[in-house]
Amino acid sequence: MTSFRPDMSVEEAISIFPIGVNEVEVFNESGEFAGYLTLESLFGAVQQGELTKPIRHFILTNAPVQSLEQHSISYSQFQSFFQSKLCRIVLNSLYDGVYITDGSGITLFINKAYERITGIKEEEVKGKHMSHLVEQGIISKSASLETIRTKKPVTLIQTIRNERKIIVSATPVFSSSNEVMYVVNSVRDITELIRLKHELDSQKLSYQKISQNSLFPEQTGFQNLVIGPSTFPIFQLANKVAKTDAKILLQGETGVGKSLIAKYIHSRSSRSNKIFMELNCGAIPEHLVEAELFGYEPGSFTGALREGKIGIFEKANGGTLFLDEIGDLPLELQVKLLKVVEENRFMRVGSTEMREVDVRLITATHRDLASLVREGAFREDLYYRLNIVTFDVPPLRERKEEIVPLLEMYLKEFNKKYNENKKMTPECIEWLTNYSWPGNIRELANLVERLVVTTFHDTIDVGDLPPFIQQIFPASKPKTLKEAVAELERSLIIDALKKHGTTRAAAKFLGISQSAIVQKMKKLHIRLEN
Ligand SMILES: Nc1ncnc2c1ncn2[C@@H]1O[C@H](COP(=O)(O)OP(=O)(O)OP(=O)(O)O)[C@@H](O)[C@H]1O
Repeated sequence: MTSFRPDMSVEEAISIFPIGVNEVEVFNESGEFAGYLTLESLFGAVQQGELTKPIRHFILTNAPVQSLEQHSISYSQFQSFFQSKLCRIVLNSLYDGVYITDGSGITLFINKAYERITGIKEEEVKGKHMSHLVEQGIISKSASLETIRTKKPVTLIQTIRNERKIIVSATPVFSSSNEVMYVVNSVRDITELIRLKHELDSQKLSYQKISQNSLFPEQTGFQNLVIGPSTFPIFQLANKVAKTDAKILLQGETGVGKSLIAKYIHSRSSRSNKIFMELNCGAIPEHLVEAELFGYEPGSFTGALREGKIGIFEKANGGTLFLDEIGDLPLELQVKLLKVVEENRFMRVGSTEMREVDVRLITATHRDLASLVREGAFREDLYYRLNIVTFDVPPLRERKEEIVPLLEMYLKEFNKKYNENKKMTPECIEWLTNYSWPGNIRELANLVERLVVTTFHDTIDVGDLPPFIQQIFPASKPKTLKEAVAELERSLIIDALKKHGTTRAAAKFLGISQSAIVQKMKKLHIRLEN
């Protein structure tokens, strides 16, 4: 018989868990008894996405108790209950699959969730004996037959048509004469969670490989970067052109990392010990852009400082100047910029004296400069001068492989900042991977910070995501009755605590005792200090 060791992974344990038993004994290396591993706790581990964690985290030291209820409800009473409309409505509203057989193993009913999870239709199995379904290869083994044989509840892992893996828990319903009248199987899907976990693991792996690359040695100060397969070539080229003074144009949506790439180029250039200056041409009023860029002489226009002002070109002398939103630069200033680009010379506003500067220019835009040129809104000569090297930085929705590492990186950062220990469920991560992130990495960082600060429990789940994300994935996860009730309880308790301040006052408002509210808060992970 296979032995279970505490350091074995959850996934390994699932694959060798014997049929027909609810729990196994776990022994450590020296042969000492370490505890019991139940299918229920294994399933809990799978739900938390902990497939690679050692089973020692999930073993119980005391033997699990199984209680079997016996009752005096007759066969015909059950028969009419199972055939009733009410029974169908209730069972079809559950998120978990339900499969009911009679005491001989003949299929009586399957609910909609079972059809969804397994792809098996009711007409395929209704009236058929479980052994027939096993013979036909529809299911790998039958929990119902095991239960009928042993007269005990059975939990096992079943394969459907050699593909999907599900966990089936079969519970016998006894007659007053202790015969098995029915078997009620509850069914949960694990293939999806296993697939998700593997996907996350492989994404993490490729990210680690890339981030350990020599392009990012510790001393660059860029160790908190996520570089996926589609941005790796960008950083590789940035690293190469950093050594030259070639003009660089960065194109991409807001929040994709243009400013960060500009800083990276500066940090890898011979100017790295000189200044890096940044100006967003779209963020300052048009009539002030010239003065900001080139400075002005004393009293050169109304509202100007008496002593005059140094422009950003002069401030950046010797270093790198990053001009963001260059597409917003007024046409008349484009001529002046062209002069600096071509001759490294310019005049302050109100001056006739030419000043020389030595600046490495990097520009960026979220607009399509080529089409601005065609429309006559951007000078063609300047356009060709600025984009000796062009980087098209893709939006986050086109670099999906970076989303998981970014989520992890920001979770770590904000957990540290706010002294928290939050993690995300695999399902939550999957939703966020499929979200389109119009605000790109800036939006992602902002959302993670908000979730870390505002959630009350350590595990962030899809229910914690903002409504605009939840609306995109409306039907992806119907709730079980238990989950819906817990969610409602949670929000009622939080509202009452917010309104009334203390557990005593909130309990009074909700019409329950103080100890009941404290117990519920514990169960629902609600903390008063939050
Ligand atoms: N590869 C990356 N890894 C980790 N964080 C990143 C990465 N790229 C960008 N960020 C972070 O995302 C945020 C937005 O980046 P950045 O300001 O460079 O974008 P941008 O394209 O210049 O935006 P905008 O056009 O609005 O100025 C910053 O907090 C930055 O640190």
